[in-house]
Amino acid sequence: MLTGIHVPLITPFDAAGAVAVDAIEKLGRHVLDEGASGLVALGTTGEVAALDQDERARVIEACARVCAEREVPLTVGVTGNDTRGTAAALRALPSGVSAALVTVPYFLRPGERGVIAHFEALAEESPVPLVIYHIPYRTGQAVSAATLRRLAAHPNIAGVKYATGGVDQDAVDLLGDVPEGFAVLGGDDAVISPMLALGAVGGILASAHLETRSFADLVTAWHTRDVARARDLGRRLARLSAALFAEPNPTVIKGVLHARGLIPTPDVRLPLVPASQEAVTRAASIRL
Ligand SMILES: O=C(O)C1=N[C@H](C(=O)O)C[C@H](O)C1
Repeated sequence: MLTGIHVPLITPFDAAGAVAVDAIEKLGRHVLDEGASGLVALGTTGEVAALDQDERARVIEACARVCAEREVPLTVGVTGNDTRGTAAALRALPSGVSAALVTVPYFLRPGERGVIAHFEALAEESPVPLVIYHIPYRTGQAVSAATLRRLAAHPNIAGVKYATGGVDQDAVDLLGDVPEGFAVLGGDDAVISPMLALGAVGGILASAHLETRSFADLVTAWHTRDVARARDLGRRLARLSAALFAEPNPTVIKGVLHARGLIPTPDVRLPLVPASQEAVTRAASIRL
């Protein structure tokens, strides 16, 4: 089961605008050294929509090298809103991938019966377990706790990255009775602490590029019932996440990582534009 903090790596670009493969490996090793339990390649944070097929393959290869070296899981984002194309992308995943983070079909709004049919069909074909990426403010599609429980019954559906923008009634319902072996991972950085308090087993969090150790400690604190430490850390980390998400993700995170010498440029690809200096300075100044 995926547990702990998994970092959805940003994709660094060099001064010429190309994917900086060395920087991916350096950053991957850095967050794993700081306590992350695994990496996620090609998430929203990795600007997957702005990468061509060849670049996507090189990002996966770089992350796979680091994960193999450290013997930790690599999850790869697979986004699509048609079942046939998404199944083909899953079948094409290279070796070295432990799980696929698959977005609820976006824009089309197929309804919950369609969501069930989509994931059950993909689960039958996928060479790796699926983690459902539920993010309705991006996809436009609701998914209830009942639907997630039904999908959890499939042996090739391993969990959900739950990112509904808050701790809603379905989160409380799902976490009140989590199906055996089904990993509920928080996907909204600012509310990771309450999600862990309710029983989430970890998170896929862009904010954890920074203060990775503290995010990992937050998981441990909730899981070992060290409530005083968990609350305190949770409050501080929520403040950091709010600053990192003050402008579209991952622009601020890239600005701070660049300011700390961890990536060669803070550049993002259009339609994202670089974060304002003010947002970067503010986020970089937050000390836990
Ligand atoms: O790429 C991801 O995975 C994440 N993306 C979210 C987003 O950009 O909305 C944020 C989350 O921290 C992880």
